[in-house]
Amino acid sequence: MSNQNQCVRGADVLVNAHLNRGVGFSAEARDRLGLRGLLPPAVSSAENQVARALALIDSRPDPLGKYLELDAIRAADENLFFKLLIEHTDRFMPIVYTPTVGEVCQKFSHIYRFPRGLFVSYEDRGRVEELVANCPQEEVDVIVVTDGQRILGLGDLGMNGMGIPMGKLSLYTACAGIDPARTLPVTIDVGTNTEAYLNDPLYLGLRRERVTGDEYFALVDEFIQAARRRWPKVLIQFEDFGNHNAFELLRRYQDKILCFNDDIQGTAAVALTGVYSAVRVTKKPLAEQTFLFLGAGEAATGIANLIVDALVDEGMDRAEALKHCCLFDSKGLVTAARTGLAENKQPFAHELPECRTFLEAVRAVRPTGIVGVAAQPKAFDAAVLREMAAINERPIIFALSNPTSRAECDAETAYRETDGRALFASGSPFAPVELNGRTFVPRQGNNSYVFPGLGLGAVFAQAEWMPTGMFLAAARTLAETVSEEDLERGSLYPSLSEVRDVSMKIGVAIAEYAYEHGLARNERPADLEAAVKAFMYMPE
Ligand SMILES: NC(=O)C1=CN([C@@H]2O[C@H](COP(=O)(O)OP(=O)(O)OC[C@H]3O[C@@H](n4cnc5c(N)ncnc54)[C@H](O)[C@@H]3O)[C@@H](O)[C@H]2O)C=CC1
Ligand SMILES: CC(=O)C(=O)O
Ligand SMILES: [Mg+2]
Repeated sequence: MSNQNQCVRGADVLVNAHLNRGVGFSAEARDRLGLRGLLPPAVSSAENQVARALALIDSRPDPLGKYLELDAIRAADENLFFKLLIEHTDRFMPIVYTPTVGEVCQKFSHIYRFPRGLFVSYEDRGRVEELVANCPQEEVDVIVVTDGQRILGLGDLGMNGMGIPMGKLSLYTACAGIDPARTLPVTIDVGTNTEAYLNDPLYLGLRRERVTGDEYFALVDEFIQAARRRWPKVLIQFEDFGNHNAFELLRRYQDKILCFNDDIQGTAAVALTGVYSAVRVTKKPLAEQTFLFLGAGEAATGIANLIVDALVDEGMDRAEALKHCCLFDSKGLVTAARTGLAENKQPFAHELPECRTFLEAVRAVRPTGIVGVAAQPKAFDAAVLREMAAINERPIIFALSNPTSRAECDAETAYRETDGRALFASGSPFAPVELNGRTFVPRQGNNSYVFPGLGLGAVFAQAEWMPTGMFLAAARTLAETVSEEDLERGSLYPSLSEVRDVSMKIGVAIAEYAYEHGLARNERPADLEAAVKAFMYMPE
C-alpha cells in the first residue's frame, strides 16, 4: 500500500476498489480505518466472501449476467475479484475473456456502469497530456490500448472495444501477477464506421466516421509520448487494431519503445507452441511441416513469420523456410501471380496454382496443418477436414478465430471428421469431446497463454524493447510446460489451472533474455525466479 493510500480512512476506503475489503475487514482494521458501524457487524472469512460471491454469480444463468456480477465485484473490491479469477480461472476466463467479452464489447454502451481506464478521443487531440495526467495511477506498468477497429472477429466496434483492454489486463493480473493498481486500459476513439453504433442513441463513443492517415497516427503518437513521459518504463500492448494500422504502428514503434502487438506477435508465439506440441505427437520435425493459413492478416502473417524464424533458427535457409507457409485470403490462394499484394503477404506469395476455394487450396498445397485466422465461421467444413485427414495421419487443425461464433470449426467436428486423429486447438474454449470411447481435451491456442508472461518478464527487467527472440523464447518456454499426459488427452497446451506458474516461467525466460541481450534497464537479481515470483501480485 502506498503512503498516499495509508492516509485514506473511513467511507473513502469503502469506495476505493484497490483498498476495500468489504465485510472481510477485521475488527482491528475497522477500528484503525474508522469503519466501525459502516459495515454489517459480522466479519467474513475469505472463504465466506468467495462463497457469497460465487452464489451471486451462479444466480445469473447467462454469461453476460455473470460478467455483470463479476464486474460489480471488481468495482467494489478488486482483491475479491482477483481471488475469484485466480481460484476459478477455468470457470471465469470464458466470462471476462473470449467468448463473453465479445458480447460485452458489442453491448458496452448499454451496460456501462463503472469508470475504468482512459478514453482518448480525437476531439481531445492536442491535450492528451492533460488526459494522461488525470489518471489516478501514480505508476503504470502495463497499458493495453485499442482503437476498436478489429475487435476479435467482430469487426469495427468503435469505443465499445474498450472491453478488450479491460479483459486483457484482468488476465495480466490473474495469470501473471501484474499489480492491478498499475495497469491501464486505453481506448483511442477516432470514430467508427459501424452504422448501427452511429445510430444508437445510447452509444458512448465519438459519432463520426473513423479518422485516418496522418491525423490518426498523430493522435496515437500524442498518446504514446504522453504516456511515456509520465511512466517512462511502461509496456504498451497494441490490441485489436485494424490490419493496416496495426502493421504500421508496429513498424513505427517496435524497436524504439517497450511495446508489442499481441495479435501479430503474441498470437505467433502461442501458435508456434501448438505446433511444437503437435510435432511431438506426429514425430515429424518442424522442417517437414507445411502450413496453410485461412486468412492473411495480423494473426496469419504473424504466426507464419515466427514459424519461419523458428525454422531459420534450426538452420534452414530463409527462402526455403518461407515455402513452409502458404496463405489463403478473401481473394483465394496467395500466389506469385497475384498483383497488388499487401507487404505482409508478399514473402508468402509462392509459385502455386490459382485456387478459389479453401478445399482446392488444401488439395494443391497438401499441408500438414491448417490455421484458421480469418473469422470465417465453419470454414473448416467436413470436406476440408476429411481432406486433411486423407493427406495426413495426424492433421494439425487450428481454428483460432474468436469469439466462438467465428470459429472455423468446433472441437467436436474437428475430431469427428478426422476419426479422432486431429491435433486440434481453438481460439475460444470448447468442452471435452467423447468419441469412440476416448475423451479429447482440446485447449485454447490463444495469446492469453503468452502475453501475461511476456509482459511480466519485460516489465520485471524494464526491457528497452522486445525483439523477435523474446517471442521465440516465450513459445519454447510454454512448449516445455506441455506434459506427455496433456498430449495423450489431445491437449497441445497446459491446463489453465497451471497458468500462473506457466506465466511465471515465461516471465523468467523473457527477463533472462533481456539481461543476456543488454536490453534490461535494471540489474539481474542473483535468483531471478525467486525475484520474479516475489514481484507477482497475489490477492490477500
Ligand atoms: N487465438 C488467438 O489468440 C487470436 C485469434 N485471432 C482471431 O483471428 C481472426 C483474424 O484476426 P486478424 O488476423 O487480426 O485480422 P485481420 O483483419 O488482420 O485478418 C483477417 C484476414 O482474413 C482474410 N479474410 C477475410 N474474409 C475471408 C474469406 N472469406 N476467406 C479467406 N480469408 C478471408 C482477410 O483477407 C485478412 O487477411 C479474428 O477472428 C481474431 O479473433 C486474432 C489474434 C489472436
Ligand atoms: C485473442 C485475441 O487477441 C483476438 O482474438 O484478437
Ligand atoms: Mg486481439
